[in-house]
Amino acid sequence: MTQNAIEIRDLQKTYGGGRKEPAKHALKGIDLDIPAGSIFGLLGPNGAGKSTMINIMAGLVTKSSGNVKIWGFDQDSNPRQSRAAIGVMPQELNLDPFFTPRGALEVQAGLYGVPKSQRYSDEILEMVGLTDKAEAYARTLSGGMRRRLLLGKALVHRPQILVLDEPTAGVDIELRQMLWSNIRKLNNDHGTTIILTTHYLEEAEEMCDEIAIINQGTLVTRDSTANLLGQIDAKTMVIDPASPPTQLPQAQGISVERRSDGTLALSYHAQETSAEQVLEAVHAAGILIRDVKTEQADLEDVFLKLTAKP
Ligand SMILES: Nc1ncnc2c1ncn2[C@@H]1O[C@H](COP(=O)(O)OP(=O)(O)OP(=O)(O)O)[C@@H](O)[C@H]1O
Repeated sequence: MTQNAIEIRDLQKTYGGGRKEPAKHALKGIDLDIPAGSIFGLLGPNGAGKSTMINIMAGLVTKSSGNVKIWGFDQDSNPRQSRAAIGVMPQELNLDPFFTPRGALEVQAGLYGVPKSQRYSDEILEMVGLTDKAEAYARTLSGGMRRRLLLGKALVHRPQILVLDEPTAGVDIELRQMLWSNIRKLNNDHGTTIILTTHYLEEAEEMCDEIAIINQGTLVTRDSTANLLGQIDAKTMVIDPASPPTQLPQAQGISVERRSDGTLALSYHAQETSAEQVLEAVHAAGILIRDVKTEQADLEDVFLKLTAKP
């Protein structure tokens, strides 16, 4: 097994531009390693270049320059092996309406040159919960079922790397949970490296070991989810006072907000102010504390900080 599932060096992409449209420099020299066996999140605002990047990895878009290795295979010198190592679940529900789920999986396996004896369509159907729809026409499937079939199609050649472009955009909670448990299982049981783009920061926070944030075609940061969250030292302590306070706590470095539920939210920076100092300010204001909790920064704060326009 290679150490990195993906190795990208100085990756650039410029879309041609037509007579009316100017050329678009969508990727401006990206360097990125994605460790084998990880669940890796690719985040960024709309138009950041996420789809361009994963489509290049998948061999669906041609890069302008740079170097991409998939599972140790250079895309230029080993196009066949690098393509065989990766499976993609696209964003659009582009299914042939006249194929049944089983038919679609078989055709896809054929396209990847998987011999009949090595196909495992029944197992895939079972995994994505489509066994009882195996013979139904794709046009009769619900949106959720189509999405699950797309996941199944990405798996026919048993890729070491699975790429998911916005896998849970617009799906209901039940389907989202099913997709996530499928994805976790692939990662746990088969060691499949998972790369996903998502707009749901909560989802990235929960699922991803590591995260890269790209903005305007440039890599802004790449770190473990825990380290990224640690970067933000803004903290909030929420005090539930035993009785309505007559005066508010006052101290340097602490800002206080009265919330509609009667609690007081005290915001501070952990590097400058300690929790002890915040509590002292509360006591100094004569407030008796009935309950206290702290609120941590979430990925959204990190994301906004890193992609904020200068
Ligand atoms: N085929 C294309 N021709 C011209 N420009 C394109 C093409 N595809 C993408 N772009 C442009 O390249 C930039 C990056 O687009 P891309 O789709 O990779 O972003 P994204 O981060 O995936 O965004 P989203 O979250 O909206 O899908 C955008 O400015 C987009 O308009």
